[in-house]
Amino acid sequence: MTQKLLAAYAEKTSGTLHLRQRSYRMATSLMSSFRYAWAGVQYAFQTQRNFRIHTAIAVTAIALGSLLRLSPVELAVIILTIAVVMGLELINTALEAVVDLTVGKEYHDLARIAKDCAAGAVLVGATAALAVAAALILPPLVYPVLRTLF
Ligand SMILES: Nc1ncnc2c1ncn2[C@@H]1O[C@H](COP(=O)(O)OP(=O)(O)OP(=O)(O)O)[C@@H](O)[C@H]1O
Repeated sequence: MTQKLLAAYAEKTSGTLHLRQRSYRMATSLMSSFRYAWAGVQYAFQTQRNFRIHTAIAVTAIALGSLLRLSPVELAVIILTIAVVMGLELINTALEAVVDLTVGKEYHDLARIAKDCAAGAVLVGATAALAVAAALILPPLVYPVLRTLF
């Protein structure tokens, strides 16, 4: 089916072969797509310390949010923020792999820029996530303590 679609696409684009024809393997079903995607998440969890830290913070934030009875919208914002940060970390991991695949152990300014920018994207996302946590989780966590003290 996929091959037929690619052939149709190649025909439409005046015979130019779709670049994915060069892929070693392609997901042939929705289930296999999910399997490969899950393998990527597992790889990131097993190999990336930052991804494990994000996972631990995510579990803590969701648990705290539920315990503090945050509104559904507030919980949704927290979950969305977590998804953005973890998604960026996965993209960062993918980009590192592609850069390493391309330049190997060689030093290259463009490799440095690509890796630094990808890491920067995670940093921006994680900083925003901290701000979201501070705005939504800190007040209901701290106010009761302050009320008992003063
Ligand atoms: N081939 C390379 N050429 C030039 N600089 C490189 C190269 N590989 C890595 N670097 C530099 O070393 C830094 C660390 O590389 P690494 O592969 O650990 O990426 P990272 O994004 O910092 O990793 P992580 O996100 O897992 O902490 C990069 O941000 C980049 O500045």
